[in-house]
Amino acid sequence: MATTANNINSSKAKIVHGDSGYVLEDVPHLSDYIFDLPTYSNPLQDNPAYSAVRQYFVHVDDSVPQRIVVHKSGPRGVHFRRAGPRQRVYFQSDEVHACIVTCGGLCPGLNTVIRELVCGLYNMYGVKKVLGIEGGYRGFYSKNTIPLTPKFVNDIHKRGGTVIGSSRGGHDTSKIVDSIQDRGINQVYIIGGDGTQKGAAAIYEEVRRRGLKVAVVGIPKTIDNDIPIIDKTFGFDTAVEEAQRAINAAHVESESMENGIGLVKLMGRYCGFIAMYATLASRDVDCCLIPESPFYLEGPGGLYEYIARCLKDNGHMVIVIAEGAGQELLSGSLDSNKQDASGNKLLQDVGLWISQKIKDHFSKEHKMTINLKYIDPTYMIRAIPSNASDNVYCTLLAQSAVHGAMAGYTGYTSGLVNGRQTYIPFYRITEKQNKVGIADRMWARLLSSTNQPSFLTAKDVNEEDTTNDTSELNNKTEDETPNSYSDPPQLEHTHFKL
Ligand SMILES: Nc1ncnc2c1ncn2[C@@H]1O[C@H](COP(=O)(O)OP(=O)(O)OP(=O)(O)O)[C@@H](O)[C@H]1O
Ligand SMILES: O=P(O)(O)OC[C@H]1O[C@](O)(CO)[C@@H](O)[C@@H]1O
Ligand SMILES: [Mg+2]
Repeated sequence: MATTANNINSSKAKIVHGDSGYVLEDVPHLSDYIFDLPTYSNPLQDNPAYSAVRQYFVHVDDSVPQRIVVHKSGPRGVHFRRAGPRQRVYFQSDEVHACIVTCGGLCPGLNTVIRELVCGLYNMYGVKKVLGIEGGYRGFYSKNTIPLTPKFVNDIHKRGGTVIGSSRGGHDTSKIVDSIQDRGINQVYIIGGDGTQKGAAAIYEEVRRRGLKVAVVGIPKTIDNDIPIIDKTFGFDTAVEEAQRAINAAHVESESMENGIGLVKLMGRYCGFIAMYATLASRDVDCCLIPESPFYLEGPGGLYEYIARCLKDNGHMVIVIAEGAGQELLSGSLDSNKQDASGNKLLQDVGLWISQKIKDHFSKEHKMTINLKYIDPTYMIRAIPSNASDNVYCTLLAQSAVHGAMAGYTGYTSGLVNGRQTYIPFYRITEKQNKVGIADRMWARLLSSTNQPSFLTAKDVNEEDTTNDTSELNNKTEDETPNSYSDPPQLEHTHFKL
């Protein structure tokens, strides 16, 4: 019988220091707070699909650097534990009772992740009890569960949405953990965005406080791509690809009319990744507006002046705007304090607003009739099945998540860092949102591709440099300040030579 540690309430960050400035930001393990847990040999070693693979098991010391651009004299910097199967596991196959929940907005690939979690548990580890929690967090205590088998999930990856449903709001930590305990669930797979991962961290803390042998695992999901540390979220590529169809339509419409303007609004509540990548991919876009880069309409260097120039030079133009862009310009005109059930700010429709502003300006100031076509493919880019590369990505994420839980790790998000699967502690995922760095090279590439004005003065760029920690926020670009590292709260430093 395993015994529980006295310090079950202490969920301090596990930081391990090594030579030459090496830092491992490790993830919690069930054995941190439950002592004497029995271990078992990993059933994968008898699995014909894996037994032939040399070095199939991940070495206990394998870790992945957060930053791969380094200077010769710089410290080795922060690393995360490499994901993958371990030789010893902390659950027997018939002991595992797993559940899967999806929360927040839809995203291409949700069903693929569900499918691969179920198939990974069944086929790799011989687990037979997997439950789907219906309708997001609130489903733990107010809805039915759905038994998930490989047969049930067989072709769900071909469909958009999530077969187990999702919701916003309704996170009640103690009711959720009561439900986990009552049902005898011991592996919880939670798929969702920044809000969901915060909820997962709260569940992990409560599970640990109660001393339960329950692995709590997050899988990052959001088409906005606003989750820090990881290379990108699944479904993002699919969304960018689907956005091309709307941009193409906007281009065809605008090209075919005198003074044609095609305006496309894309998702991105707080960040402009979808708009930026869709613009870079398309080449038909003349102006991309994102929340991180404030813009203005009137006067020299403003949007109206740029539109007038594009129409004069080319006769038409295409504008892509992220839904969160320019909200500060609209906020005076409408009630800006509304929130959704999760507490996310409800945005004004910047697409409709800017369409009207442009039409009014050109009819009044230039006595010109503008042919403006506003295309809003908002939900179309996220309600579709994932494309081929996202499907592969979802499979790797799900399998990594399963390997970690079986190996006894908990309190982590499974994520891709510099092309390698890793386990990242929840606090690193939830501490900030990822944003486009407008002082970074990727945004500069976009500006040089569209030739649009930056709408910025040198002073704005300097301020952005100091207020926005771009070294952290832009792990997705090559423009990183190598190995800068600031300690998270509550550190437990273990000096350790590796
Ligand atoms: N700080 C928090 N603590 C606990 N639960 C939270 C927290 N923030 C959000 N949640 C819960 O997480 C779930 C999803 O949150 P939210 O609606 O913000 O979506 P998300 O996970 O951020 O995904 P996306 O932004 O891609 O739609 C909701 O059920 C919400 O109640
Ligand atoms: O209308 P819903 O379902 O709340 O979702 C809209 C939001 O979800 C997201 O896709 C992800 O957070 C945002 O870009 C968007 O504002
Ligand atoms: Mg979110």
